[in-house]
This record gives sequence, C-alpha cells and structure tokens, in this order.
Amino acid sequence: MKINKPKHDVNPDLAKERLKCNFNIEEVTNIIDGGKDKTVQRKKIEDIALNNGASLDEVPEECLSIKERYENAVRKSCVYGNLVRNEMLEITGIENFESPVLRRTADAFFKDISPFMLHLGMFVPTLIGQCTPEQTAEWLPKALDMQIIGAYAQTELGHGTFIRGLETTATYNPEKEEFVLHSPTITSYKWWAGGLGKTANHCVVMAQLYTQGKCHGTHLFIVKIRDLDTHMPLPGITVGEIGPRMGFSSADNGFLRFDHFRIPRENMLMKHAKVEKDGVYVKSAKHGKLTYGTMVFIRVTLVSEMSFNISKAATIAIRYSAVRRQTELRPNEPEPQILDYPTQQHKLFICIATAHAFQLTSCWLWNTFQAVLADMKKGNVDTLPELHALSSCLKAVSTSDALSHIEQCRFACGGHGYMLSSNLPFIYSFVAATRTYEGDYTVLLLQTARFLVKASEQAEAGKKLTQTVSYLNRTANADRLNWDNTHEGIIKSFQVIAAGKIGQCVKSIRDRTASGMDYEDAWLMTTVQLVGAAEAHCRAVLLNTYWSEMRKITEASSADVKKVMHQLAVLYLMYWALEKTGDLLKYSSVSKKDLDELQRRYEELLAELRPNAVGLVDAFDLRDEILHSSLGSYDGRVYERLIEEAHKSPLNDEPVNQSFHKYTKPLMLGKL
Ligand SMILES: CCCCC/C=C\C/C=C\C/C=C\C/C=C\CCCC(=O)SCCNC(=O)CCNC(=O)[C@H](O)C(C)(C)COP(=O)(O)OP(=O)(O)OC[C@H]1O[C@@H](n2cnc3c(N)ncnc32)[C@H](O)[C@@H]1OP(=O)(O)O
Ligand SMILES: Cc1cc2nc3c(=O)[nH]c(=O)nc-3n(C[C@H](O)[C@H](O)[C@H](O)COP(=O)(O)OP(=O)(O)OC[C@H]3O[C@@H](n4cnc5c(N)ncnc54)[C@H](O)[C@@H]3O)c2cc1C
Repeated sequence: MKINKPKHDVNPDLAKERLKCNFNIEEVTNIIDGGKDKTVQRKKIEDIALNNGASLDEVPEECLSIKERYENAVRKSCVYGNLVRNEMLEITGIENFESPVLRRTADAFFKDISPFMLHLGMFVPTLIGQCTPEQTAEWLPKALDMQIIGAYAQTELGHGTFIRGLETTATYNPEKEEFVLHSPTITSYKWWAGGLGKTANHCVVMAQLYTQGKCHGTHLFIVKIRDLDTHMPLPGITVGEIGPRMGFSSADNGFLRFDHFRIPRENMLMKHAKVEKDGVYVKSAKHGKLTYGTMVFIRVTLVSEMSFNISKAATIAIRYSAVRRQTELRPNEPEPQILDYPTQQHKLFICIATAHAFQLTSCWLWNTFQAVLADMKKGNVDTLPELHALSSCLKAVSTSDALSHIEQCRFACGGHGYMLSSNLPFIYSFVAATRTYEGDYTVLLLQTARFLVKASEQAEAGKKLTQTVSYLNRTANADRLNWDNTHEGIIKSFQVIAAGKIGQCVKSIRDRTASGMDYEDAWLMTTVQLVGAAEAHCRAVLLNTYWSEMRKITEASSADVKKVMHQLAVLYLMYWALEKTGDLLKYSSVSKKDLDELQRRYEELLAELRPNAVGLVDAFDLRDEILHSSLGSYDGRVYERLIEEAHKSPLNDEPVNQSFHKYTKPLMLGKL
C-alpha cells in the first residue's frame, strides 16, 4: 500500500518500530474506512485535494494577522470548494456531501477551520431537512453549487441553550405576504454563527414566529443578508465578526441584527409548519421538535469527527514517542524511547482504542439515524426520542473524552507538544469548542437523563423497552451484580451501574417530591446525579457497541488483525473499568483482589500492544499534509522539522528587531 512517501530517510527508531509490527496495516486501514473500496475512494479524493498544492502556505497560518489569516482561509476555501463541487462530489455522489472523507481532506487546506465549513456543515443540511420540495428545488442547487453561501444563525447573545427563549421575531404581514424580522433587544443579536461575519450572503435564522397576533414559537427562515454582487449588507441588516477566540481563528463567527427587515413569505422553511397567504398557521409535523433536526444531524456526525481528531493526536504523539529518548533507566545504558514507559503507553494507547470505539459507534449511530429518518418519512416519529437521547449523550461524552485524550497527547509530547507546529494545540482548541457547540455537555446529558428516567419508570411498570435501554428491563430488580471477570462481564457491570444510577435518581426525585418539593425543584436538586446517570448510560452504550461491532467487523479478518483489534477493545473495557472502580465497588460484588487482577492484566496488555503501537497509528493512514505536524510526520524527522519551523517565525526575518533600538536600548542607557 502506498502511504506517505517520505522526503527524507525515516528516523531509524521509527523504521525499527515498523519492522516490529505483526499485523497487516492495510487490512486495519480498510476496517477503519469501512471496506477496501472505501479506502480506494478516500485515497482518490485525497489525491485530488493534495495534488492541488493550494494547501501550501508560504508563511504558517498562525503567523499571519487576523485579517491575513481570514483572507488566506477564504482563498483556500474557494480552491477547496471548487474542488469539492467539480471533482470530489463526482466520486462520493452528491448525496454524500457530508461524507467524513470530504471533511478529512479539508484538513489538508486548513490547520484551523474554513469559513465555508458551516455552509456545507449546517446551512446545506438545514435546507435538505427543513424545506418543502419546491423550496429545496429553489435553494439547494444554488447552495451546493456555491452560488449562495450560507450560515446557521440560531444562537443569540442572550441565549444559546434555551432555544425557546430566543428573542428574534418574524412577524407575518398578510397584506404584503412578507415576514418582518426584527431584533428587539441587545440580547437578541444573533451571535456565534460560523461564516456569518464576513463570508455568508445568506443565512438560516431561527426566530419566534408571530401571525394573526399569536406567537407560534421558534421557526426557521432563509434570509439573504448581503447583495450578491457587491457583498454589501442589505439595508436593515447589521452584520460583523465577533472577535478573536480560543480557536476557530481563521473563520468569521458573526453577529447579526435585524431592523424590521422584510423577507417574502416563501422564505419560511415550511416542511414541518407553514403560514398560509392569509396568515393562517398550519402545523404538519407529528413531533414538536423537528425544526431541531439539523442539530441532531450534526450531533450524530460529531462522533466520527471526534474519532478523526483523536486519531490525528494519537498519530502525532505515538510517532513522536518512538523518536524521543529521555532519561537513563540504568547507568551507561542508552536512554529509552519514551514510548517504552508504561505511563506513556497508558496515556496513549487508550487514544488509539477510543478512535476505534468512536468510529465503530459512529457508523452504528449513523445507521440508527438513517432508520429513524426512514420511519419519519412514513409518518412514524416514535423512534425519535431514543435517537435524541442517544445522539445527545454520545455527542456530549465523545467530545468530552476526545478533549481530555487530546490534552493527554499534548502532555505526552512534553514541551514540543506546546508548539503550534506540533498541531496539537490546534486540534485541542478545535475540539474544545465541540464540547460546547451544538449543545453544551451538561445540557445534553440532562436531555438523555429525561429519557432515562421515563424509561426506568416504564421498566418498573413491566413495559418492554427499546434496544439501547433494554438493559433496564433485565436489571430493574438487580441490586448488586455478581462480578464476572470477563469482557461481557465488564459490559454488563456498566449496564448495572447505569441502571443503579438511574434508579437512584428516580428515588431521589420521588423522596424529594414526597417531602413536599414540586417536581421541577426535585428534578433540579437531582441534576448532579442525573448527569452522572446519563454519562453511565452512555459508557454502557459505548462499551457494548464497540465490543459487538468490533467482533462483527473482524469476523473475516486475518488472525493477526483479529488479535490486535480484540486487544484494543479489551484495553478500552479495562481502562474504563479501572477508571470507574468506585462505581464498580458500589454496584457489583467486585473485590479488591479482582481489581488488582484487572490492573495487572491492563498493564500486561499495554506491554503486548507496545510493538504494534506505530503500526496501529500508521493504519489511520493520515498523510503528512493532513497531519500538519512537526512531531508526527511519517518520517519521524522531528528535530529537523522543529528547526525548519522555527526559521519560519517572522521574528527571525531580521537579526535585530527594531524594538531594541526603540525601547530596550533607551532603557539600558537610562534614556527612556
Ligand atoms: C467539506 C464537507 C463538510 C461536511 C461537514 C460534515 C460534518 C461537520 C463536522 C463537524 C462540524 C464542524 C464544524 C461545525 C462548527 C460549529 C457548529 C456549531 C453550530 C451550533 O452550535 S448551532 C446551535 C446549536 N444549539 C444547540 O444545540 C442548543 C442546545 N439546546 C437544545 O437543543 C434545546 O434547547 C434543548 C434540547 C436543551 C431544550 O429545548 P426545549 O426547551 O425546546 O425543549 P424542552 O426542554 O421543552 O423539551 C421538550 C421535549 O422535546 C425533546 N427534545 C428536545 N430536543 C429534541 C430534539 N432535537 N429532537 C427530539 N426531541 C427533542 C425533549 O427531550 C423533551 O422531551 P420530553 O418532553 O419527552 O421529555
Ligand atoms: C466555536 C463555536 C461555534 C459556534 N457556532 C455556532 C453557529 O454556527 N450557529 C449557532 O447558532 N450557534 C453557534 N455556536 C453557539 C453554541 O451552539 C452555543 O454556545 C452552545 O449551544 C451553548 O450555549 P450557550 O453559549 O448559551 O451556553 P449557556 O447555556 O449559557 O451555558 C453556560 C453554562 O450554563 C450551564 N447551563 C445552561 N443551561 C443549563 C441547564 N438547563 N441546566 C444546567 N446547566 C445549564 C451550561 O452547562 C454551561 O456550563 C457556536 C459556539 C462556539 C463556541
């Protein structure tokens, strides 16, 4: 298999690591991609993106000013967007515009984020999910062809989480058959939307719909905000960029204020509800939250996005750890590679396993999502609450875990991991945002908790529950599980922990209401426990899904690949069992002896995986142009690249910086 042709000789330590690898790397790559044909397709698309050369920055993007950075990102986005439109979509098929493969090639162009990302990531999916067929025919081809560029403007300065509290109004005027969009307060400014500040000429806006004197709650509207020719904001629109932030530095997150801005009636996205010409409001949706569909879609895709980001960080940190040597173990012996330290393996091997766990879970979640969409097409919305609960907790936990694992990868690279040229700080700050956007961690776990409490009550009443909570049927009456030191035993114990925590929440709420509290207060007082219960449920789902999908997907694999995939999944189970020993002690009969045994086996497993560590990250098949890392390149020439990158610093353009003559010298001479 052709991967990453090295420009230089490969670092000898890294070369030796590759000789140690005892499984077929290409076979694992195919598993990750979802099949051999998918690998071939991915490589074809990557070749298109990478052969283009537009990704090459003469000056690293982080060394540019805010304006230059944005302008450079727009330049690259146009080249990239053109490639997506003219070449890549032909290969994936236009219906797969959100393919993770396209997302992956974007990283060859941007270390940070493209200002067009939200156009493809949220604007287009909203048109697909929220338009009538006539509206789709009107807007979608233009959006896919980049004739119009859109943003998703939902969050306001005063409200992100509580969508029902949004203040922007859309008031229908039947005489003119128009909606009037207005921002009545400071807190009603639209705030945060990616690409809105300078790039987009259209946006989807979430606003409170008023017609015939009545408010019907939040609905979506498509709004043209800039002239297509001059790009000037239209009269009645105030739009701009919200200012520098922790990451997302090459995109233009925006603010937007409406001053009685008029749009045609047809610009309300009317798939689930409409306003007739005379102002009559008609709701066709069978579920009240279908206008939140784009958020559910993105939460589903974020699980695979987290797998991709962890795999990047793990590749960088593991290749670096094979090259880096530090500290004499015994006098007069060479310093070991830092990858030989079990503490380093503990930080890093879980990252490889987690990337696999999230990838397999994301495929399973995607299939569940498609099945729910198919149900909804037939008018059945019964499966939506379970999908909402599932996508909420998996989004919350996958983004949160990804963030802490990526931080561990940075720690694992010592001082050099702090360099932007390592790319780890970019990956970290990008992923840090995912824990907040598209629904904050705590808020989404509380959504899952609502579903779990109801499910637990149904199990108590003897009702048969749906698949992801069916363990509540089995464990409703279980008190403490008899510890069973097998893989299935660990998974079962996580289901028992989840059931126990949910049961405890139900009990706390009941005790509190019994002592006179109203339900809302009892719920509020229990929310710390409810978040824990939803997290426990999510862990049970992740462990179970990873284990069963791994076994399915490796059924026809070679013995060596089966073995290493199995080892990774076992590592994942053991890691989480050891992380949650308190819960295991509370909800199962596990003893100190069992836990000591688990710890010993975990440490042995780290040692067993050690020879395959570099092979396992090579199997992610992340080309250097996508990794952008001085520490993680395929050739392992870490020190040469660090020096090369240092020379690119604009401060090295001249031997003496002018500030010496202006400030430092006068200070030295006492003339300041
Ligand atoms: C080149 C190719 C590119 C392809 C790109 C592909 C992928 C992209 C990958 C990565 C993306 C990259 C970059 C993206 C960058 C940035 C994107 C950021 C975009 C945003 O950041 S964009 C704003 C998102 N902003 C939120 O995320 C707000 C969170 N806040 C909420 O989401 C709600 O506000 C909530 C749920 C907290 C309360 O809402 P509420 O107050 O209205 O609801 P309420 O409490 O009344 O619940 C009544 C009943 O509805 C149920 N329910 C609620 N939601 C439901 C749903 N969605 N579906 C089904 N049921 C639902 C409840 O569970 C309950 O059910 P029950 O009654 O049975 O218990
Ligand atoms: C990089 C980035 C890009 C974004 N892009 C977009 C975009 O393109 N379009 C868009 O519309 N929005 C976008 N957003 C906004 C984003 O969706 C919101 O910031 C997010 O949903 C969180 O809402 P909030 O900011 O109102 O947080 P808040 O809800 O104010 O949260 C603050 C704290 O309060 C807690 N909290 C809030 N409510 C509850 C509750 N009910 N129970 C317990 N605790 C609670 C939270 O847990 C959190 O700790 C973006 C945000 C970021 C950071």
